[in-house]
Amino acid sequence: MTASAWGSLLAATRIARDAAAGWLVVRILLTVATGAVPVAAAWLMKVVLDRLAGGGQPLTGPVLLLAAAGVATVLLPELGRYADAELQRRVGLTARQHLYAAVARMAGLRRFEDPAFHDRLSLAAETGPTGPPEVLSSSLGAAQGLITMLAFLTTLATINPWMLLVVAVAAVPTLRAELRLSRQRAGLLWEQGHAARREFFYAQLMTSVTAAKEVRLYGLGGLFGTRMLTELRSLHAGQRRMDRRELLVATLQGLLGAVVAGLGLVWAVGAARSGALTVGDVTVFVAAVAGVQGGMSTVFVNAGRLHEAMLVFGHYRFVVEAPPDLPPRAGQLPSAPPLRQGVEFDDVWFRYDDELPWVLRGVNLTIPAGTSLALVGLNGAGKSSLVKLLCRFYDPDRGSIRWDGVDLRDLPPAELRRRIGVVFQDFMSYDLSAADNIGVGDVSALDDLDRIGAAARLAGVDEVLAALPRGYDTLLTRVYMNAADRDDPASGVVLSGGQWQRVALARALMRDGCDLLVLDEPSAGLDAEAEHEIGRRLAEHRAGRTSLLISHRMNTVRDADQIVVLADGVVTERGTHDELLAAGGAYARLFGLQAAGYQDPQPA
Ligand SMILES: Nc1ncnc2c1ncn2[C@@H]1O[C@H](COP(=O)(O)OP(=O)(O)OP(=O)(O)O)[C@@H](O)[C@H]1O
Repeated sequence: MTASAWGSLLAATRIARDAAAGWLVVRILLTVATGAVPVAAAWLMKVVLDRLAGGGQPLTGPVLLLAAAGVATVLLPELGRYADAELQRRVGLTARQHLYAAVARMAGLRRFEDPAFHDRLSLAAETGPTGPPEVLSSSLGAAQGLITMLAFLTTLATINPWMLLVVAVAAVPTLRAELRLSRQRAGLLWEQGHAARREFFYAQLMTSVTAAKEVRLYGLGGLFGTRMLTELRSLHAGQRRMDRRELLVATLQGLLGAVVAGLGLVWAVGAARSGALTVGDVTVFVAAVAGVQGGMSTVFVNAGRLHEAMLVFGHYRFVVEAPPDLPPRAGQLPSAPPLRQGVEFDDVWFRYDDELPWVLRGVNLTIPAGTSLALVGLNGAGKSSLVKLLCRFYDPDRGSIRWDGVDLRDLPPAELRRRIGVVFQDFMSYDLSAADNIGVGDVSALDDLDRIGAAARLAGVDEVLAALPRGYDTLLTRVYMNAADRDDPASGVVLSGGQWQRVALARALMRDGCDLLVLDEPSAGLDAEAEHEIGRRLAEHRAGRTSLLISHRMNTVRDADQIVVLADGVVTERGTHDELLAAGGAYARLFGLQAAGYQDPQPA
């Protein structure tokens, strides 16, 4: 085994020790017993047969022991299976816990957006938690086979050392073939990872509610179906090749085993005839040859399983053992102070990857505490990226962002985020109740229906939610409906896009006391009336508070204390609505375009 394989085995054992030390010990004891009992049974059988043939010696003891060995042979594997299943469940639970704790510890977004890391993360999430228990289970399975094999080999050595040599020589090609097979199996698993995920992706697309509209409108079912089947066929072709190799190896292995066993039997019968072996010796010899072969095959099967489990576990370890993505700097403050002066972007440069173009190229911007700032700019100007930097999902490549003069890198991300309420442009619609969908904005107030109601009122969605069949307890999804409540309309509802937008706004407003409210396109899905009404309420709410508003709807930004235009990665204009109109720059042009769009064309 390589160093990394030992590392995986040690890591899996550590998880098992923490998760279920008692069951681990039970499983190890059962492994040893299950491996040793067939050998004990063979020797007892020899004793019984020899005493029967010889006569005179007491038989009761060996017969009773033989019967006990028979019972143990039946019971031990069953107990082993039970212990294994329990160990797998417990270790799997702890492994899952460690995996998701590690995912939650990733404070930034870079890892999630790095394709190589994300690939590993998806694999770890899909199959990773089964890695540690599987590593243990297959190692113990292999150990059990090894114990049986070694014990029978010793037996063979005592009866006929030459036979030991024959069995050992016959095992060499099998061992080599099995090792090769196991490497090929592991390689196939890795090679097919991408194809398997693409196949899963197409299959999901064709059954997803979200994609159903476009799939039908554009008639994509056939295209995606064909692509899915192509992926599946290529997966099958690889598996078929592997199965054929395995069949060939198993057949050759079986034939070789039969030849060795046959030769052994011929020799043993001859030796018994000549009086060199007793009848008992022949029995134990035949059992030993079969036992060595059986043990060897158990070792090989489990070694193959172990190889696959190690591969899966490798992805798991890669994620769980990854260093922090936003490591704390020396002298980091324990918490983020309340915002008294403001937030300052100082020559901030940022790009998503070294290979990608710069998104921000030296942004200088101040959001003074207690004021509202609106950020406008064309699509792709970098407005949402700026918000993500403000939440410290990424660190700037150059320059700094300061919270009351403290660099964000000197604040714990979770503490900083506690002080910020955000409606993201691509907000989440959770398959949860209406109350939960709003309450998750402040988990400590998840059960505070008064605060949830107040946030919903401010976001203009209270009436809609209160009128739902089960009010705020109504599920905002129909995905959980089962056969029993399929006819009950109260069990789940589907909201409109604009209603969801208001729910997301209410979620951010749950952080009523937060120091900074960020609204990224909060009115994108709202009708004109709602936009006006909610805009007015939000303006009142934001008065005297620190807020950042991003919007393409110029009428919603005009009342901000300061408006900033972002273009080509830098701030190109700043001022009040009137100042920017008077300046006649990009803002004035955008405002003019939108205003003109609402007016009838002048008759010629
Ligand atoms: N996760 C990402 N990875 C790589 N590039 C990204 C990512 N997110 C955004 N970009 C790129 O960064 C640039 C700025 O995007 P951003 O979303 O910040 O613009 P925006 O001003 O908010 O645009 P819009 O008005 O369309 O919402 C775009 O060119 C976009 O393609």
